[in-house]
Parts: sequence; structure tokens; C-alpha cells
Amino acid sequence: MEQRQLQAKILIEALPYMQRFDGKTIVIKYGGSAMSNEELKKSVMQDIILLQMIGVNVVIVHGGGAAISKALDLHKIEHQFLDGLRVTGKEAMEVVASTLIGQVNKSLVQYLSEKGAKALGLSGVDGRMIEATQLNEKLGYVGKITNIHPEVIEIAFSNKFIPIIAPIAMNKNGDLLNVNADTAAVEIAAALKAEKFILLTDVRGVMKDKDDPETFIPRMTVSEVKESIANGTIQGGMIPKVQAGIHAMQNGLKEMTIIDGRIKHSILLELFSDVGIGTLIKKDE
Ligand SMILES: Nc1ncnc2c1ncn2[C@@H]1O[C@H](COP(=O)(O)OP(=O)(O)O)[C@@H](O)[C@H]1O
Ligand SMILES: CC(=O)N[C@@H](CCC(=O)OP(=O)(O)O)C(=O)O
Repeated sequence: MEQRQLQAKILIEALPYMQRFDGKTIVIKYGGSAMSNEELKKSVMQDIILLQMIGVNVVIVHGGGAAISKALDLHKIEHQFLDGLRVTGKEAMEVVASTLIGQVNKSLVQYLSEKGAKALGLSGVDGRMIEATQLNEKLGYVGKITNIHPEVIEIAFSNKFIPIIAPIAMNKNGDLLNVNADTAAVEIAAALKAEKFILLTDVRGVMKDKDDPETFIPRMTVSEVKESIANGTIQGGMIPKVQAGIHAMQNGLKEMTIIDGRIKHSILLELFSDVGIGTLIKKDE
């Protein structure tokens, strides 16, 4: 089949799926390889533009842990993680905010704008979107989310802007706090009662053996996820991701999918087929 015919066929087959998400909200946590590799970044941006074109209210919450570590090194500020969270002193907080808001966020807005899309760069400070308190003394300026005020996101939707959100929160005193991007994304998805939350990571999804992609699990219920944490199948960095998802599902989120951000157009492949490509986690029936 000719290339053009093939493209038309793919589009026709995708049509019923496109209609399924018309007017619905999809929140995407963007990070990992999909962010650091230019080709993959381009394909994610194209997917996002297409979703908006077909009427999806799409929200991007981005990470940037690698860029923060690089910036802290440049400023000769020591850094370390405790239970997966970055210990963030006052000086480090300034670097975290300027890197995520000034560098990572703006580069995504620039990229989308250059392609003709309407993108709106935001952080959790804008419209007090992400309200938090200090998680604990040891971690310094790290936030525990207490409230999401989604009004500013809704303003973006009603004006056909794609909100691009940096995971920086604010406390009641106006101090900035560093929030893990997975957690921020999933809490925003819950507050918006999103149809779907997609988390891009650097593995195929959840696996029975984390080092063997052949043991990939396509669908899980919340109880199965809890069981997999208890029996040690889900470990390390995957635990906070699925736990945040379970918490959000108890508070308004319909479902979440963990997908492989190392695959080109992974978002469209996930959304526009019956089976998807990632691990779909849903509430028990
Ligand atoms: N059962 C599992 N299935 C898949 N990945 C798992 C599992 N258990 C632990 N992991 C680990 O979780 C990691 C993903 O978490 P993390 O490294 O924090 O991701 P990211 O950098 O994308 O935020 C994977 O690279 C993998 O090593
Ligand atoms: C408190 C905390 O750890 N915050 C993260 C925020 C960025 C992030 O989460 O980025 P990734 O999604 O790329 O890991 C950090 O400082 O690295």
C-alpha cells in the first residue's frame, strides 16, 4: 500500500477512538527519555497537538529531575534524594524553580508555539493551582499537596490553550515548594476528574519481573496493584507512581496508564486502539 493510503487507513481506523475522547480531559505526565531525546520530544509534541485538534482537553505536567541535577551541579550546590524525593534547601529551591519554570517549562511552550499550537506555561504558583505544606523538616522545601485549584486550567481550556505545568507548589506563607512531578500530575488529574491519566516512563509498563519486558502486565485492578506491592513485584520508583494513582482514583480519577515514553507516538498508540500499549490500572469492578 502506498504511504498516503496507509496514513488514510490509520486515520480512518483511529476515528472511533478520536470520538471517544472528544471534549474529555486527558492529563499527561511528561518526563524521562521522551523529554531528553529530541526525536521523541518531537513525537510527543505532535501527539499533543493532534489531541487538541480533535477536541481533547489535554494537560501536560512535566518533570525535569535531570535538568535540575545539572543546574545544581553548575551552581556547586550539593544534592541528594531521600526516599525518591530531592532534599531541597533554600538555595536549591531557587535553582529548582528557575530550572523548571524558566528553562524546562518555557522550552516546551516555545516548542509548541513554534508549531502553531496555543500553549500556556504555568506552574503550581499561578492561580495558587498547587497548594502544599512542607512534607517534613529533613527534606527542606519539599511540598505535600493539600489542595489543587484547577480554575486557571479551566480558563486555558475555554480559550483552547494547552496548559503546560511545572510541579512547583506554594504554601500559605507564599514560599515555593518542590513537588515530585508524578504526584503533582496525578493530583491535578484527580482534581479535574480526568478521563485518563497517562504517565510516560522509561519501561514498558508494570512487569512481573521488572527486568524482563516479556513479563509485561497489560491490565491491573487497584487490588492487584496493592498485592504486587505487598509481594515485592512492584518495587522502587514504580511504587510511588502506582500509589499516587490509587490515591487519585479514590478521589475522582477514572483510570491511569503507565506507558513507554521511549516509543515514538506512544500517546497515540495508547489512546487510539482497543488494547493500548501500556499498563492500564482501573478500580476494582
Ligand atoms: N514491577 C515493576 N515493573 C516495572 N518497573 C518496575 C517494577 N518494579 C520496579 N520498577 C522500577 O521502576 C522504575 C521506574 O521508576 P523511576 O525510575 O522512578 O521512573 P522515572 O524516572 O520515569 O520517574 C523502572 O525503571 C523499574 O526499574
Ligand atoms: C521533590 C522532588 O523530588 N522533586 C523533583 C521535581 C522534578 C521531577 O519530579 O522530575 P522527574 O519527573 O523528571 O523525576 C526533583 O527535584 O527532581
